[in-house]
Amino acid sequence: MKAQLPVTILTGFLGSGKTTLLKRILQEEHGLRIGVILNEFGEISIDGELVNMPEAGLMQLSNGCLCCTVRDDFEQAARELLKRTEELDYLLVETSGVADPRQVTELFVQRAFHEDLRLDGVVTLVDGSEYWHNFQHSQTAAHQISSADILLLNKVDLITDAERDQILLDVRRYNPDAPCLLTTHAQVPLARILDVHAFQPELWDPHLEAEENSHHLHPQGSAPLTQTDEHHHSHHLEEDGIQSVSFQLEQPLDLAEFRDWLQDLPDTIFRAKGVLSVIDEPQRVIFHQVGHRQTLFLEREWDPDELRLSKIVLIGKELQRERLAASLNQVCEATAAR
Ligand SMILES: Nc1nc2c(ncn2[C@@H]2O[C@H](COP(=O)(O)OP(=O)(O)OP(=O)(O)O)[C@@H](O)[C@H]2O)c(=O)[nH]1
Repeated sequence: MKAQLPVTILTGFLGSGKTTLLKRILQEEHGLRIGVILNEFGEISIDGELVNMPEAGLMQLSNGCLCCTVRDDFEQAARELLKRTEELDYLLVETSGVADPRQVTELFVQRAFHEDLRLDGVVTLVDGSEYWHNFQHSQTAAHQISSADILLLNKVDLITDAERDQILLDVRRYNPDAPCLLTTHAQVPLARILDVHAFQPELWDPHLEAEENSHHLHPQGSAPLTQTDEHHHSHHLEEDGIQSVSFQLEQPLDLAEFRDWLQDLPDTIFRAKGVLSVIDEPQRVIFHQVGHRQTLFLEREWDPDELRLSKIVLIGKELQRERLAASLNQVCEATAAR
């Protein structure tokens, strides 16, 4: 009989460190041939560009959420990869930061390919620096924690010990049992998260889980969790009201102008990321913004035959595409006037 391919789901709210963990796993010397299904909420894939792995093992599902809007695409991608199970030892699924992992788990437990795939565990990254903020924005943040078989409280370098302890206490209200490891840049021994047989299908019951959650107290400043039901998966994006807008620009940008633009984005945008073509700079510039924290770094030189295109993805609430496009246009005009 053919052995089942183990699968680990990497989930966690927007910007919590999922791609950081994925890259670490792919770079480590473990000898495993790993296939990846990568789901991004924005219509342009940024993570796919950053992961830097052979196309053959990577399936990208952009512009939607794995647990609802691109659910069918996910099944198709999993089936495609299954045709090549002989070539793979492990499958990693990185969900979008707004996915409800219960719906993804269901795909493995109840769908036809559960004979071929074995869900090893759901690993949820929790962003220590944006913990309370994320709860304010999304009920899904709580579901991501309650669904975890293993929790990584990430970005502990950005919080005090007292803040960490408060978060740990709160996390336990949503998930009393899963081991919770403290990490910086998702540095965790892989033996703690891969092939650990953490998921227990016989204990899995999405309805029970929803009921338990409805009794939980809600954290500081957040809206109380509503009772979930069988239909919640198709509405969770609407409930949270999270949207994305993306831009692609051919004109190289002035980095200082762009940084100012990024810094001045409205508070309702809580995740921004992308690849930039910068004036007088032969290398690609990668930028991340989570909350108000910005990171920019040089990645690699543009290939001679590569189109030098800036790709910018913004995720948040009440996004005003026209206004954002107009302000970005001003960055382009300021660059041209230099
Ligand atoms: N200071 C600090 N930064 C971190 C840590 N982990 C990740 N980051 C940074 O946080 C930003 C977002 O990390 P990603 O790994 O892209 O997060 P993600 O969960 O994949 O993001 P989405 O796919 O957009 O939901 C990047 O700038 C990372 O370098 C950490 O432990 N400490």
